[in-house]
Amino acid sequence: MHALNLQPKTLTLAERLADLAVDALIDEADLSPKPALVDRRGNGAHTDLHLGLMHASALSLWSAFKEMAEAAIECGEIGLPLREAVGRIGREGEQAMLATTGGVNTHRGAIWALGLLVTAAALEPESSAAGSITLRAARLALLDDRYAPRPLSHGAQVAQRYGAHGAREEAQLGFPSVVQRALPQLKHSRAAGHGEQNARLDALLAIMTRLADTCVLYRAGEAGLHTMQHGAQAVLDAGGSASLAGRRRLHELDEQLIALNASPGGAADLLAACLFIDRLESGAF
Ligand SMILES: CC(C)(COP(=O)(O)OP(=O)(O)OC[C@H]1O[C@@H](n2cnc3c(N)ncnc32)[C@H](O)[C@@H]1O)[C@@H](O)C(=O)NCCC(=O)NCCS
Ligand SMILES: Nc1ncnc2c1ncn2[C@@H]1O[C@H](COP(=O)(O)OP(=O)(O)OP(=O)(O)O)[C@@H](O)[C@H]1O
Repeated sequence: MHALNLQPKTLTLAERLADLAVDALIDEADLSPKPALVDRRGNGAHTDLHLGLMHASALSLWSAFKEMAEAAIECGEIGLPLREAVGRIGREGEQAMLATTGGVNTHRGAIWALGLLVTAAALEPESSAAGSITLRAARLALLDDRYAPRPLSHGAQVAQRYGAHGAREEAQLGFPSVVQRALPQLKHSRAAGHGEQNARLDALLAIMTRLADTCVLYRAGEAGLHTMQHGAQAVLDAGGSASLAGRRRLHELDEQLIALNASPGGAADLLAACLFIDRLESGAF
């Protein structure tokens, strides 16, 4: 008779997907040096965020991701019942996040993106190619949740002012930033022997080159967005995060974005989405 049962617990599919989503969020937060974002070095352009808060927030979302996967398994198909179940669970997850962080928005965009992807993965676990998962996630995102509140969010204000497409449209289009930019860049930089952390930084930069990040637009307008997109492209053109010239450009971009108070939070969420899909695709799950 043992006081401790050290037998590994057999996890359910929903629990494994929730583990994977939380891992992706923690890996995103820890990745350093990210321009103007919270990372191991500091708080970037944020006064109300820090790494410990990002970790606590990520862990607080585990139950919401598990419940989304369970809802997918129970519903078994894409339709309004699943969309509305996932919307309700996402809003509850957001409350759990806010209770953990004392009201600070650490992961709103990530709940949306990873929530849809966890749901999509649970619907058909054998069909884990990036294109298939993101297509199912897009079909869910296109359904209208009758119970979703329509607040004048930062994203909504920026959409009115600049006509920018934000988190909702990115999902409805099947996460083009992830499928067309981040995942190919991640694989390219890995194949070039740049090392895992540099490959992930390059994937983040690839997202930043094109994204209409509504966090940046809200905080720093079109000038901030232009600085983000061109600066990210300059790092990649200089050889990426693994090269000395690329590192210099990355450091400049970090300083420029912090001076503009322009934090690419949407790009960070999409990097987490990329890491989640990459693990699913690699079969490490
Ligand atoms: C769709 C969401 C993200 C709201 O978007 P909106 O742009 O109106 O809000 P907000 O300004 O709060 O931005 C949300 C976050 O998205 C991220 N983001 C910003 N720009 C982008 C972009 N171009 N692409 C992807 N993500 C982005 C940022 O992290 C930002 O903080 C979401 O919060 C929502 O509607 N939730 C309702 C509950 C629900 O249905 N949940 C489903 C769970 S799967
Ligand atoms: N490592 C990270 N550092 C900072 N933000 C991140 C990081 N990872 C993800 N994010 C995303 O960035 C968003 C936070 O950005 P921001 O602080 O601009 O949001 P806000 O509360 O809407 O705006 P503000 O702080 O300007 O009032 C979150 O929704 C989160 O999903």
